[in-house]
Amino acid sequence: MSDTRSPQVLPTRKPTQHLERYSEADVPTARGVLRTIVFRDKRNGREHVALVVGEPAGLDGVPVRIHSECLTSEVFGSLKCDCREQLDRALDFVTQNGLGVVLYLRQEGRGIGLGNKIKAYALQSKGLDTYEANRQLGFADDLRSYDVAAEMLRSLDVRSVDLITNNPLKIAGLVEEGVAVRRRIPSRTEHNPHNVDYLKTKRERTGHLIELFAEDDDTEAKAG
Ligand SMILES: Nc1nc2c(ncn2[C@@H]2O[C@H](COP(=O)(O)OP(=O)(O)OP(=O)(O)O)[C@@H](O)[C@H]2O)c(=O)[nH]1
Ligand SMILES: [Zn+2]
Repeated sequence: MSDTRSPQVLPTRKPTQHLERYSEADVPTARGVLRTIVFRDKRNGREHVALVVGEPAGLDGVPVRIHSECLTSEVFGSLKCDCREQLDRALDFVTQNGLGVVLYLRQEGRGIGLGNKIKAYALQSKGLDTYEANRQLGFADDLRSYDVAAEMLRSLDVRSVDLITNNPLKIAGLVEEGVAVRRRIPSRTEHNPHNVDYLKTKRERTGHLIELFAEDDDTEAKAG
């Protein structure tokens, strides 16, 4: 099942105010109605989305997925990563649970943007891994920040989260922004011949908590 963690509530930064809560409506989907709230970043016009199920305001331990945009897998069906499946599983989880939030952040390609991600893919086809390719293009491993996610959770009045993720750096980044993370819910997906190296690289380079093979611990339930 899920890891249990003590709540981590040690904000080290002053809360930011980059977002305008711009619009919201109920959107019907095959999984049920998603309350869809759009936040605009006043610095750059980027529109981030909160998909809300149930009434998370004032609650502790709200299941939350903070998902970074991945056009190639989510729209075009690319098999090079597992982002689409992670998004699907998270939406399954919150809708079946009747309570939860999926934050969809416009941080394509870990923040380098679509065009640069495709440049990185071209380098990967010559043998570089995802992080080496980023560095060859002059980028750090991961340009994402979690101040926006923290602001959205504050706006929704979520008191603490059960975060659906495999990425320990994401938990640390959120805690740094003042979000109370009560525990982690693993985000498990299937691997395929196209994404297995990408998943292994995440596990080796940034400590993603991913069980890939039969010899790995297989007792955790899928987050979906
Ligand atoms: N720069 C770069 N970004 C990639 C690549 N493959 C996928 N991405 C992006 O990576 C982001 C997803 O981040 P991941 O590191 O896979 O996962 P995570 O969000 O940190 O961790 P989880 O919460 O466990 O999913 C998406 O924005 C993808 O577009 C790649 O080869 N290069
Ligand atoms: Zn992806």
